[in-house]
Amino acid sequence: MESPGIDAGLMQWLLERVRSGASPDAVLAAMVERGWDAAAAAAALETAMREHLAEHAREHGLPAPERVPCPVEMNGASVIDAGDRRVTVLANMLHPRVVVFGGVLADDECDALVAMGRERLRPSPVLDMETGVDAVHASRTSDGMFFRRGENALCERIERRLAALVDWPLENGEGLQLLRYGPGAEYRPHYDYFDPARPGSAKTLARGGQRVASVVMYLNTPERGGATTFPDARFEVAAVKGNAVFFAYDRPHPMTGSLHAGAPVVAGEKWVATKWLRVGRYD
Ligand SMILES: O=C(O)CCC(=O)C(=O)O
Ligand SMILES: [Fe+2]
Repeated sequence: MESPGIDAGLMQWLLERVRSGASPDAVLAAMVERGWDAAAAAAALETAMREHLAEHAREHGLPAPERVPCPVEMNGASVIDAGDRRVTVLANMLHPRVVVFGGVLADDECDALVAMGRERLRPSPVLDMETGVDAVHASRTSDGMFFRRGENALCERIERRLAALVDWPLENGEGLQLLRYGPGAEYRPHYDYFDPARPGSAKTLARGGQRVASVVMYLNTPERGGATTFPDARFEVAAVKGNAVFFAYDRPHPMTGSLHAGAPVVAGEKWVATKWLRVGRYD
């Protein structure tokens, strides 16, 4: 793959440096020293990195990585301006890619989402990736419903806020999903991406492409249990009203470590709103 302005010689030079483990900053500095404009150097390096990753994926029989939202850098800001609200960063992990946010929603916004959706709840289905049919399954014992994107002023406000928070186009988001877990209910370990090799995924993939990230917002604080768990990382996020967990997966593969679950609610109930982000426009 070549981009305008990057010839084969330069690509090779960049790839050699990337493969030898030089830091992006060091490569950029070397390019600027050779007379490159900083922005053009960064663009060329990004192209080289992309080619390097695609080649690695081909060699290992893996799906090629997609761009994913990157809400915060490591050791970056502790507070993010999400447009109409300042959100705190409580934890930030690179692998699996997980960010825990504090105060994404106000208490009254959580209560309003629950009030608006509760009459429309139905047993949550699981997509059968062989047949493409949604069906109720023992692995998922919550009740749920979907708001259409922009269905009402509150959904629209939250969608706008999330788009600003994770820096991802609003149009690439699915509508908010509301879930209620009663005592003992859970969502067993699963991936949120669609398996491209299975025939039942084709229909949903045709609309917006692959999912690349999820944001699970906690609408109440369960009495006990109901954490969101990441078994590969032996990590869990406690469900606290108004907080949210973001996680990203750059390809539909377990190597992302994005296996996660809604652990059983031990006492009380648990309400969440989930936002899934697609790689492309979800219309
Ligand atoms: O309830 C949770 O903590 C996780 C929800 C989830 O995994 C999902 O909605 O896909
Ligand atoms: Fe999930």
